[in-house]
Amino acid sequence: MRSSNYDKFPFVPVAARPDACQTDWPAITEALRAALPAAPTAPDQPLVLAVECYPGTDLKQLQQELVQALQPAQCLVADDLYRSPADIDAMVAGPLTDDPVFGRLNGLTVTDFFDPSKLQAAQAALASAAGQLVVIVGTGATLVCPTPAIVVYADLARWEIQLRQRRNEIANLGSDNFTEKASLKYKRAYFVDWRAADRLKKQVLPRADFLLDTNDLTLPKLITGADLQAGLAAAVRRPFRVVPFFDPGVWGGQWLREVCDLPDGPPNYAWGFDCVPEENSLLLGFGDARVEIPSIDLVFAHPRELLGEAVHGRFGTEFPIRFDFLDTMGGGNLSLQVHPLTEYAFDKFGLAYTQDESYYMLDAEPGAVVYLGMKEEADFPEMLADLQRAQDDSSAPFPAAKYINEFPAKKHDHFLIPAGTIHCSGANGMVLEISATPYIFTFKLWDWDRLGLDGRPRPIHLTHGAANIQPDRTTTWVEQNLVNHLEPVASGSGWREERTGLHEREFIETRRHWFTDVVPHHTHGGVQVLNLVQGTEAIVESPTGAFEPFVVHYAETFIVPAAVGAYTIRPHGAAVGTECATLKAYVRT
Ligand SMILES: O=P(O)(O)OC[C@H]1O[C@](O)(CO)[C@@H](O)[C@@H]1O
Repeated sequence: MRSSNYDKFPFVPVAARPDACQTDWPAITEALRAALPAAPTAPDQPLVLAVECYPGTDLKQLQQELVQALQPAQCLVADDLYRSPADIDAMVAGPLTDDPVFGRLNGLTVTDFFDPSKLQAAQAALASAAGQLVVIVGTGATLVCPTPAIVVYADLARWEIQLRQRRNEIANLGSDNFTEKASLKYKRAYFVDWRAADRLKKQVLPRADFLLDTNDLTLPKLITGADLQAGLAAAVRRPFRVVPFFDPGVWGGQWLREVCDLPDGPPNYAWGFDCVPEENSLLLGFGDARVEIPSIDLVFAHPRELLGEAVHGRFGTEFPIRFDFLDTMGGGNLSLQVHPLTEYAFDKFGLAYTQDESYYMLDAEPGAVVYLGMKEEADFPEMLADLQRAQDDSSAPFPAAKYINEFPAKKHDHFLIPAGTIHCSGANGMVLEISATPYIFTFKLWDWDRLGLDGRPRPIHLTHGAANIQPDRTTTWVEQNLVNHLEPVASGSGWREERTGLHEREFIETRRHWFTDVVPHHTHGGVQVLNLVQGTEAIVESPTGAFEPFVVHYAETFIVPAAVGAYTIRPHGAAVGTECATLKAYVRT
């Protein structure tokens, strides 16, 4: 049994006044009252406090606290000025499509949710409150009044939103679909709500006077916009970690529970997401208080310093590298699957780049395998017919062994999975996935004749799959190109560096360093993501003292912003005298 030193709540310390963070409603509303000017700038205008809310924020609670404490002449809720749920359902139907998992990325904005006549009427009514305090809350509050006296941005982490969706506490933006299946609410948020809200956030967050964190409804937190900016500026100049989250699944295992010290409740943990900045959070530390913001805020605020010029130029404000865990230790096989080719991902889903992947084996039990590519002699049309038959006839399970290679998987093996390659991790493996960021574009081909956690079969996408599987990726090609494609690169005193991937069709380069002493690293102007894949503890340092030494533990993923430049890593604590290893990923430019 391994004892855990995995930090589940990493944070970026921010140098600020000890009382920078207000941590209850009375203190929060008092800080807002104190910040309000005595009168509006123009005498014929109201004094507006706008709370721009990320979708999923508890508006009732917010409204109640603000009204009770500030006693405004009016309190408007932006969502009341939206078009009807039926109109909005019709508006999003095109981009959402009928598919249970995939939609199409689109250009909808929060403005599109408003009913123009309701909005106009509300804005006219605002004029009648000249000289008085008006509070506006909701997604689009700053569209109702574009020039408020005070702007508060109430942000919310995507994981918290997903949990609220699962508990039927929230509906999608402008919808009343509280009880719809959680997977459908997630899909709608992914393709519509979050995209629209992020477009508005990019405009509003930089000018927000305050940031309100209501991820924990019992412990709201408020910091000033200036302190938020100080926190973001601190994060982008040093190595940091985002806050991991973990989720059970039908094939999930027990390794994450032990190594990451996760609670007993769920039967297993399948996924651990510890570097998907689109969905993870960043904790900013103000004294003892921790303010949780979506880590994508850092990408939006500092794309050039974080990503570097070339990566920002190519990917815009997206963080293109994803690290996550897939735990099947004591669990089952993932679905046999394939991801879309680049052109298919663009044409069907509007993706700018596709879901290229790789599996780095953090651990494996004897007998573990990775399914990868087709067998030399396999007949493609016959395989598709068998996949279809397996769906139609439960007495004809798909004979995977007839068509698909099974490669033994050992600790530290690296399997490369360019889109179009049929694959899945088998049972009893612990995968660190090092991949391009998209991660919901999985065409399941065969789910081993089992039901999902909700007791229903998980959606299968054979037509999409058939259009993307590359049948020429057979045994020899896969062995030569995708399995442990290792190459020594460099070495020094107490360390050596190897290239482990990814395949040339994938834009990510991965390097593994084995070390017992100090390893010199450099970002060379591009963001880097690393994981300590061997050793209990290592320390990341700046040769010039530009950032505070940063300790990482086994299996922790950390991000080194492009702006960091030179840094070193060496064994630390109990790992001194032992051989450690990091796996580093960056975008080839
Ligand atoms: O579809 P399954 O069987 O849950 O597989 C695991 C999933 O995790 C991913 O690897 C993303 O992390 C997807 O590609 C895949 O859908």
